[in-house]
This record gives sequence, structure tokens and C-alpha cells, in this order.
Amino acid sequence: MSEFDFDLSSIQDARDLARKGLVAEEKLKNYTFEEIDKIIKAIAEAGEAHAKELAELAVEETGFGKVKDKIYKNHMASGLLYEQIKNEQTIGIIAADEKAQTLTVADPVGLIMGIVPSTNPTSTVLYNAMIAIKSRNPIIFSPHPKAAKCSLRTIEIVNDAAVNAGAPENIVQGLSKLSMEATNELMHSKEVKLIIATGGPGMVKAAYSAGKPAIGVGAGNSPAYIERSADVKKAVRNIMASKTFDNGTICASEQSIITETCNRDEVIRELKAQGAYFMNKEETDKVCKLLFKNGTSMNANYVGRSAKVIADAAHINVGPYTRVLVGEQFGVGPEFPLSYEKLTSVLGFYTVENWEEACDLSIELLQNGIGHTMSLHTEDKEIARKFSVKPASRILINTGGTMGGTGLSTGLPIALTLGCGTMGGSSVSENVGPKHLINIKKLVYGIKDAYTLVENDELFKKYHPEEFANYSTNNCELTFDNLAGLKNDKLPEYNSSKNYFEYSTGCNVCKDNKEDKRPSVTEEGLDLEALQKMLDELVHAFKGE
Ligand SMILES: CC(=O)SCCNC(=O)CCNC(=O)[C@H](O)C(C)(C)COP(=O)(O)OP(=O)(O)OC[C@H]1O[C@@H](n2cnc3c(N)ncnc32)[C@H](O)[C@@H]1OP(=O)(O)O
Repeated sequence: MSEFDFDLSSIQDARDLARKGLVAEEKLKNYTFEEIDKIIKAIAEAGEAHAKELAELAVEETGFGKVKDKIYKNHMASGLLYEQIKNEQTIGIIAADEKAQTLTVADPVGLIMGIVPSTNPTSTVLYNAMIAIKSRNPIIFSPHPKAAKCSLRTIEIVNDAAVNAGAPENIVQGLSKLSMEATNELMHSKEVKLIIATGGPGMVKAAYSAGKPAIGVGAGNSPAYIERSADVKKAVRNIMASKTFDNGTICASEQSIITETCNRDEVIRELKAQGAYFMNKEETDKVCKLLFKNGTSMNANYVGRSAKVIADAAHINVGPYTRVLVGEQFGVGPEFPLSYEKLTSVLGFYTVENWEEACDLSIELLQNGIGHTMSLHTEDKEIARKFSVKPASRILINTGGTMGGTGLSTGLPIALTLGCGTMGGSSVSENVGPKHLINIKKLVYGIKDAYTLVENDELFKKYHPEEFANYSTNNCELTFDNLAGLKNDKLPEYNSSKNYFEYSTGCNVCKDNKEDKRPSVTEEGLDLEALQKMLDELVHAFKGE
């Protein structure tokens, strides 16, 4: 079979999935809260039941991360996520504002396409399927080619669980014939209404270029600043737990540590005590050659690997308990490759004089992962606030990046798609959840009389009266009430039998001229010129001239 034939069949596959997804969309949009709850509960239970199997598959297929932590990610994206979202209102009328007289109505966005990263290939499927269905949307996944088997197995498990719990057929599907053409076909298909792109920069960019709403996660490059007031032992413990979780594959995990001259030695001591190996310049260079292709882009062969695997590959002799490799850096940019995102068990290490320098350095580092996440370890609340202006959507205090950013150890919603805001080219800066997958509609009652709205607008009355008058000639009788109301002694009398106002100027104007919305000519034969004159008189009267 030629390459061209292959592309054609994968494109046909994408079209079939889109068509079936649309059928599911039509059915799912009528599901009730209870029906949806039953489905996502069943998915959560299936996710928990298969968490180990899927974790093992993912590690075997990709070589990234650790089975135990991937089991936890699957648990997080099923059981924990279910507990978090089960009571969330995502269907029909979800809020009412008595005072504003508005009802908020949630509608599904429709068929979603999800791009799955190779770093979280099973947990992202569980998580995106759960949040999509919670908002009554079917979803089609485009798995990463290097993790297709485990992603497709997860899709099968999730779809079976959902359908058994009453969901329409094909509520969760995946491209099985993988090609960039098929992914593109799906992205651009009219059936797909929204794309969630979690993955490498190329795919995220492609999603944004598909000409439809897309929620993309850009690259991260999270610095962790250990400020002088920090509890160093606790800070290092949090960083190490986060950095070693699934061998650093979560994009909110720390990529470098910033210390101050005054606590540098203590931080180094503590890092070493907790399993960090400090590489010398030569060792750092060797590791960087492995970690990066073309100087600064991640080499997938060393993503999500243990410190020992990387050290062995670089011929560095490290002890059996080494958890993380650390390389000191003196700047940001291609000459200092560890200043870029690594997603593995390696950290850059910086020393600054004070928090102002730490601020500047954080901003520089964040340029390579703008809008994503940074963390700060400090007991000084004022310093923490100063960092609130940094270009990161999550500024985490006294916690690990992985656990904090994904909402496991913080008050953030649990998520595996972390918005990066417009800074990072993303339409969302929050942790993505069901609320980002609904269209919000409003049922709105009138609470002000539209008829008298303009005349009762105090600010509008302050306008220059002449402008007011000119405006009036081209508008309806409402304006006459308004003008007349400006000077009480000029108030016109309403002649109800003839349905017109009798003005003291001698002009009479119809109240209800619905046809052209302009003051109409009355029985007295008032024309527009006369009308303007009358208005001028009223203005003069108002000004006391
Ligand atoms: C909360 C969180 O943790 S979310 C985590 C999300 N972040 C990430 O995944 C980190 C970003 N990921 C990356 O940078 C990369 O995916 C790495 C470094 C992990 C792995 O890199 P690689 O596998 O070498 O490259 P990459 O992921 O870009 O894709 C490899 C190829 O598959 C293609 N591909 C990726 N996804 C798809 C897809 N869904 N359909 C078709 N093709 C795809 C890419 O276009 C690329 O093709 P190319 O080689 O012709 O350019």
C-alpha cells in the first residue's frame, strides 16, 4: 500500500468518527443531570478498576514515567475528578440572579476533539472524557503516535463503561489509523466544534490554526524560587516530590530552582540530603547533549526518565539513591540549555542576591514557558504578593509544582490540561474543567422600562442640550418627553383622545408613531422643519434664554 493510500484510509476513518460523533452529540444534548452523573460515575469506576493496567501499558509503550505514579494519575483523572465535579451544575438552568432577573443556561459546546500527549496518554483520556461528558459533549481523541496503544485501550474502556451506563454509542472515540492528515481532517471537520490540545507545541499550534475554538496548553518552564524566609527543608521536600513524580512529566513540574546567596548553601545541603546529585560543568554539558535536540528542544528519548537512566547514558557515576540531577546555570538562553523545559529528572540551579533579582530571573525563565506555572517558597506573604504579577497563570506558594498546578495539593481544580492564558497563546488561563466546555446562555428579563430609558438616564441628561435636541429630531417622541421634562413649566399635556402631546410652544406631537419612530406630523400639520424649530425653542427655554 502506498503512503498516499494510507493517508486516504486514515482520512476516511477520521470522517467516519466525526459523523458518528455528531450522532452521539444529538442524543447526548438531551440527557439529564442524573443520566450524565450515572455515566461519569461509571467512567470513574472503570478508570479506577483499570488504573494499574493502563499505567503499565503507558510505561511499556512510551518508556516515560513510573507505573506507580501513572496509576495515581489515572486515579486522579477518574475517582478524584469525579468527586470534584459530581455536583457541578453544567446542564440547563445552572444559576439564577433574582436582582438582575437573569437565568444562566448551560448548553453543550458539541463534539470535542482531544489531542493526547505522550506524557499522560491514559490519564488525559480519562480526564478529558469525564469533563467533556459532564458537560454533555461526546469526544474524539487523536492519540500521540508513540502512545497510541495505551490511549486507544483507555478510550475503549471509557466508551464501554459510558455506553453500559446509558450513554449513546460512540460517545468516546479515538483515531486508530494515525496520521497527521487524519488528525488534521478531524481538526478541520465541521462536526468538531472545539479542540482541547494537550501536547507538544506543534500539535497545539495546529489546533489553534484549525479555525475553531481551541483550548491549548503551551509549554511550561516552571522556576521554583526558594526565598530567604522559606523553610528550606520543607521546600526541598516539596520540590523533590513534585520533580520525581512520574519522572517529571507533568508540565507544571519544576524546571529550575532559584536560591539566594544567603540560603544557597543550606539549599544545596538539603537537596543533596534528599537525593540530588550536583553535576559539574562537564557533566552538565554531557547531560544537555542528551536532553536536547537542536540545542533547546526536548529529546523524547530522555523525557520522563529517572536520574539513574540519564546519568548512565551520560556516563556519570551517581549513587543508587540519586533522584534528581542538578546543573548550575549562570544565565538563560541557548548557551544555558538547562534554562529550558526538560520534563525529566534534571533541574537547573541559580543563585541570586535578592527577591528583585529572583523576579527578573523568573520572568526570563518564563519566556520559555510563558503563562504556565511558577512556584515560590516563602514565609513572607508580602513577597508572595509581589510575585502575583509574574507572567504565569498559576503562582504556587509553598507546594510542589506538579501537585500544586494540577490541583492535588492546592485549592485549584484537579486538571491535566492547564491553561496558559493569552500570554501562552491559550484562550483559558485556568485549570480546564467542565465549565470551559459549555456555552453559557442567558435568559434575561427587562428590569428597566425601555420606553423611558433614555429620558431617565441621569448621565445622558448632562449632555449639551443642543446635541440633545439634534439627537431628538431623528428619534421618537420619547425624546420630547425628555426635553419637556427638562423644564417643568414646559411640560406638554397629553391629549389621550387624539393621542398627542400639546406643547406650550403650540406644537402637538403624536406619542405613538410606531412606523418610523420619528415624531410624526399631527393634525395641525407639523413638518420636520417646524419640529426642529420647536425643539430649538425648548432648548432655549431650558437654558433660560
Ligand atoms: C498537565 C500536563 O502535564 S500536560 C502535558 C502536556 N505537555 C506535554 O506533553 C509536553 C510537551 N510535549 C512535548 O514537547 C513532546 O510531546 C515530547 C517532548 C514529550 C515528546 O516529543 P516527540 O514525541 O519527539 O515529539 P512530538 O510529541 O512533538 O510528536 C512526534 C510526532 O508525532 C506527531 N503527533 C503528535 N501528536 C499527534 C497526533 N495527535 N496525531 C498525529 N500526529 C501527532 C507530531 O506532529 C510529531 O510529528 P513530526 O515528527 O512529523 O513532527
